[in-house]
Amino acid sequence: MDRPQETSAVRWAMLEIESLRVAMGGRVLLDGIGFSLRAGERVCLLGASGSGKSLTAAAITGILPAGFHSEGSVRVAGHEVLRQRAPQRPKDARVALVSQDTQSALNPLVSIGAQLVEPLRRHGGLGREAARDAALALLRSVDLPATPAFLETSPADLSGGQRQRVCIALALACRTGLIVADEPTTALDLVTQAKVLRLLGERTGDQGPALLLVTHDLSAARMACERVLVLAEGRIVEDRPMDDLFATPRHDFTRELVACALAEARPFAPAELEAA
Ligand SMILES: Nc1ncnc2c1ncn2[C@@H]1O[C@H](COP(=O)(O)OP(=O)(O)OP(=O)(O)O)[C@@H](O)[C@H]1O
Repeated sequence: MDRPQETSAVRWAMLEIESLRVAMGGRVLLDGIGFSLRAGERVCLLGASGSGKSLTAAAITGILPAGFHSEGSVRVAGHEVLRQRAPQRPKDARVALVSQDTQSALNPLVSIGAQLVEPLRRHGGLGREAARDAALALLRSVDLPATPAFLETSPADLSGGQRQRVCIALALACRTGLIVADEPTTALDLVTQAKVLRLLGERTGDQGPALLLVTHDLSAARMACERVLVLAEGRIVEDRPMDDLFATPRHDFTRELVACALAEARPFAPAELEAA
């Protein structure tokens, strides 16, 4: 998407959240959430199970389930979207979602090619042949075979890691300025996780869409993001550059996470990554 001209001092905000509060049946689940993402920034939303990560992601992507009461402000590319469902949002305020459940995200009855071509035609305005060429280019960009035979493949014939790469390609095909990835690698083995996270980091950022990576795994976050928001009991308790967070974690939860991440740290050998 086109970005307004940026000055060197101030970069345009892709996502701005202020005083976000979400409640269900009188129970406040998110309170006073506020943060913003610059165009092309890669940020991780980190928190323990039940801290409110998925609800925050749902408020941003426009899929909060019925029955939740929301207040505050969520602006995407300058548009207020908090109470707008995903399909009703203005074109440049759409947010692509990559989720953990690739089986549900992809239709098993429709070939990979047809699923990629559809958003390229709808959101990119491409004709049939141009969309097919763009689909092949997207497959190449996520390290999948860019061949006519692969376009005809069914999602059921792919591994979990390959399906997640297709889902990343689909998110890129929607040409949004922001991708929210909610625990995108939880279902994958450790080596495939590392490859998919690096890919997600490489395909977003300065030359692509901004990324909000939702995870409970600090080691995973470090592979794709340069800034971390820590969520605890429905509130943001830290908002720091990744390296600062590792050097001086402030919140108790963050200190525990950093200790675990450093204890587990084991660089993947290139041969392991190639083999996955
Ligand atoms: N449909 C729902 N009805 C009632 N409460 C809900 C619902 N969905 C989430 N909650 C509550 O909201 C809080 C935050 O849930 P959320 O799913 O955002 O947490 P999370 O950080 O994503 O956790 P996890 O990592 O386990 O997915 C939790 O206390 C949860 O029980």
